[in-house]
Amino acid sequence: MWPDGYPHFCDIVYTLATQMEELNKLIWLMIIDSYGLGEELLKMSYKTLIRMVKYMAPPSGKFESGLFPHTDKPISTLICEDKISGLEIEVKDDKWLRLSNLSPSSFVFMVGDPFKAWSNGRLKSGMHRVMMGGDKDRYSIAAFAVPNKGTIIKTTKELIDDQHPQLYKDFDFMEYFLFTASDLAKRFNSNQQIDAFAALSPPISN
Ligand SMILES: O=C(O)CCC(=O)C(=O)O
Ligand SMILES: [Fe+2]
Repeated sequence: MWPDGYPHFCDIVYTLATQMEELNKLIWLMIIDSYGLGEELLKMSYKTLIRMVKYMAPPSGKFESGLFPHTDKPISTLICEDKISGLEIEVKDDKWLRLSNLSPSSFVFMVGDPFKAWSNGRLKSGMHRVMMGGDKDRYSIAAFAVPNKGTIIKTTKELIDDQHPQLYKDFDFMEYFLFTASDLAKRFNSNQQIDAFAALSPPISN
């Protein structure tokens, strides 16, 4: 396991990754349960990818972008940060809420675009970004739930009814993932890409 020759570090990262995967799964179950649905509805094979990022402090007195505004493309993401805040969530058009003073044991759960489609648009995949101010570097660890090749994202039938017509067609996760990296997708804001790729027009009532 990377990095070779640092077994203690590897053990810690492996334990953290496993626990973040467990926590992510637990949150999925809580969401499914809150809709009165059974856990089999979100059974899929996926991998948890861990990304550790160091965001450099900006030049003195500057407030700079560390990560551009986006919605996440995996099913969901769990983020933890090390004391220095910077993560911001868009609460309204161009109004950003900074998540500050998170306790060291806090995790932020982000709904990704495919989860939004799975929930027939009831869960929102929020725009978020990282803005850096102050004189300290920021470290964060993100755990992304990425479905395995061949996974088809289907809207849950139980979440489709007369008041909630089906918004998205079934789609192959990997095709969507590749689409988001294409030139065509760059014409859209990150939060519009799922609609550009998979929205049914008009929505289909059951
Ligand atoms: O580092 C963070 O706090 C956010 C990371 C993030 O949003 C991402 O990698 O998609
Ligand atoms: Fe993100």
